[in-house]
Order: sequence, then structure tokens, then C-alpha cells
Amino acid sequence: MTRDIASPEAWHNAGFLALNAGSSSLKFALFPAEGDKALVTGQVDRIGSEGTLKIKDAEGQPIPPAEGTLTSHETALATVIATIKRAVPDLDLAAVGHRVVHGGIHYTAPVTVDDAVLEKLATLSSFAPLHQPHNIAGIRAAMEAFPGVPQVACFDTAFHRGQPFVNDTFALPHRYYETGVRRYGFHGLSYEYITGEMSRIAPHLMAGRVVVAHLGNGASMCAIYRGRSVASSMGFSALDGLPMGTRCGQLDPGVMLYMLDQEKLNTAQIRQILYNESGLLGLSGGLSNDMRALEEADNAESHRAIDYFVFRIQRELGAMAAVMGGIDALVFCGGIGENSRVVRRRICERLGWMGIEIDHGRNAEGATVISSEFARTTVMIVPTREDLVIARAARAAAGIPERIAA
Ligand SMILES: Nc1ncnc2c1ncn2[C@@H]1O[C@H](COP(=O)(O)OP(=O)(O)O)[C@@H](O)[C@H]1O
Ligand SMILES: CC(=O)OP(=O)(O)O
Ligand SMILES: [Mg+2]
Repeated sequence: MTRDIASPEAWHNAGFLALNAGSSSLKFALFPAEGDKALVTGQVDRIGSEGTLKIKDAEGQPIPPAEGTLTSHETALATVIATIKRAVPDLDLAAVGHRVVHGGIHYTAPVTVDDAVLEKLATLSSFAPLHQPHNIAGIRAAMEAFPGVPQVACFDTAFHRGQPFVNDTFALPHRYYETGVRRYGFHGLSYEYITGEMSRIAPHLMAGRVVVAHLGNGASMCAIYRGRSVASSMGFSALDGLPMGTRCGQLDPGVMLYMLDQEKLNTAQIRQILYNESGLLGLSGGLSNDMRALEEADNAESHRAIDYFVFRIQRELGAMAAVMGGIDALVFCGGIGENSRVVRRRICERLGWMGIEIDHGRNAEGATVISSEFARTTVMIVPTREDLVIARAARAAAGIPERIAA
């Protein structure tokens, strides 16, 4: 497709699709040439035999799914595309943006994908076995569905690549660092969005020392000093740092040696435990990986899981404040950070020593600023939008003019 990029009319019906392919889910949003309001948003969950597709229009009205199956990432994407094409018949896709979890040491900004890039991304699959292959499958499927349309990879690791050496490395023989065994940090698209949004709504805070807690199904924290990532809780893989829905978070490597040597588990079994059976699910004795369900259960098992989750976040918060020589703002985002007043309250309890004190009324309402008026540290809730960061990168890669005539 060739477009006269100087001509506003050429972009009139242009659409930008943002895709976020997870291990068993596919989130998507279709944006117009300009503006942040998605025309269509949706999600395929439990890709496989029991897959479900939920899709809605800009007004939040459900769109009936087109015929198709949801048994693999490829078929799920084909069904999503058929549904979108039926709902938006004059769709003229100008670029597709993809969340790609791992960009390795080289990718520090979004890149338009060609065969050589795809090959490089595939070499990073062993660094993120549960995410990267699905990200790549999503790109391949979109290439096939939209020949000639630029596919733009947006990396979760990019935001952290400028981190100081001491947060980028492990204390292993240095050759591991050279071969790419580093602390990459993830959720970078979310942190990039929050940084931009904070620069708009609270520039005085963003010019200082901010800790962002991205608490979703995957969870991490990032210390952002004057707009730049200086420390992150996730390390080499998406397992490190905070406990998550089903992932263990920080773990003494001696535990893995114990599993190997004493329990005689193989790597597939260990991977299954660390990625899928640990975190909130494991701590609660299999009760649930879902914070809402744990809060509702309100029993000894759920308390065990929530107590540990809160404890690790508090501990990381202290470490991040120490790294930056203090803290000016704490920002919550992600499904838990944005919605769970109980978890936010629990985290902020007993943190008066670091100037954190929340206003319980504002916290219960889910206000943007939830700290009490005279607290030294501002505590905020900023809903994150990874899809917008992806769509903006896709627009930039397509060469869309800054402003387009309506
Ligand atoms: N109202 C709520 N109260 C407590 N937890 C919530 C609420 N809404 C969503 N959550 C939790 O948010 C988590 C999912 O976060 P989300 O960011 O959507 O995940 P993902 O990483 O899959 O995008 C789940 O643990 C869910 O229970
Ligand atoms: C990197 C990561 O943990 O991603 P997610 O939250 O999508 O699982
Ligand atoms: Mg997530």
C-alpha cells in the first residue's frame, strides 16, 4: 500500500491495530488515525479448547464475533480480524503494533519488523519462553492477514535499557553479562505510558523520584528518577521480583537446585511450578490466582497470599526509595493497583516513615490522588494503557503527520 503521507485525506480511514499477545490471551484495540479513543477493543482469553472472545465498540456495546475458532494464536487472530472487518467495513489498516516482551540488549525503541528482525526476535525466545513465541506468532499472523502493512514491534524491555550497570547485572561470571544474561525489567510499555501521563498531570513529581507499582496478573515495580528507569523488580525473566498471579517472584536459586537435586524434577516440571503454580495461586494452596477471588474468600489461605504480596511490595518500595535517595510519588496501576482499595491500603500502612499516608475516603473512591493532604509523598492511581503506547508507536512508524485534518 502506498500512501501520500503529506496528504491528510490519505489518512482519513486509517486504522492502527494494537496487539498484545500473552501466553493464553490476545488483547487488541483498533485506533483511528488520530486520538486516543479506540474504535474497537477486545480480548481473547484461554486460547485453546475453551477460548472466549469479547469485543466491544467505542461506546462499549458488544460486537458479535465472526465465525471462526480460538484454538491457537493464529486462528484467534484470524477470528478477531474477521470480526473487526465486519464491524468496520471501510477499515484501511495503516500499521499494526505488537507488544513484544523481549527486545534483548539491542532494541531500545520500536522497530518495523522484517524477516531479519523476526529472526533476531526468535533468538530471544529462550529468554522469555512463555511470552516471546506468542508475540512472534502474533506478528506472523498479522503479516499474513495484512500483507504490505507495516508490523511494528514495541518492546517491554526498552524502557529499562538505560539502567545503571549495577541494576542491569547479576553477580555471576562476567561472561554471562556479555552473552545477555542481564536484568532486563519488563512492563516497559506500561511504565512509558505512566511516565508520559505523569509528565502531563504532575510534572513536578515526574521531575523527581517516582516509584510505579504495576500490579496486574504479571506484577513489577520500577523506580523512575527524572523520567528514567533506574531500577526494576523484574530481572532476567518475567519471573523475578514480586509474586504474581501464578509466578513465584524473587527466589533463592538454591531452591531450584533443591528441586533438581533432591526432588529430581526436570526443567519442564520446574518451569511449570515457577510460572504456573506459584505466586498467589501457590500461596493460597491452589485457591486462586485472582486477587478479586482472594479478597472475597477472606480465609486463612487467601490471607497468606495477600500478606506475602503486600510484604514484598513494601520491601521493594523501601529498596527503590533507597536507590533514589527518597521518594516523591508512588503510583499504582494494573488490574490490582487500579481496582483493589484493600491492597493499596495494606501496602501504604505503616509507611509514614517514608512520608506515605493515604486518605481512606479517596482511596475507597479510587481518586487520582489518594494520599492525605499533608503527606510528604504523593500517592496516585493512574490507569495504564499499554495499547495506546503501542498504537502511538505504530502511527509514528507509519509516518502519520502530527495532526490530521478531520
Ligand atoms: N475490583 C478489583 N479488586 C481486586 N482485584 C481486582 C479488581 N479488578 C481486577 N482485579 C485484579 O487484577 C488482576 C488482573 O490484572 P490485569 O492488569 O487485568 O492483568 P493482566 O496482566 O492479565 O493484564 C487480577 O488479579 C484481578 O483479580
Ligand atoms: C512481562 C509480563 O509479566 O507480562 P504480563 O503481565 O503480560 O504477564
Ligand atoms: Mg499485564
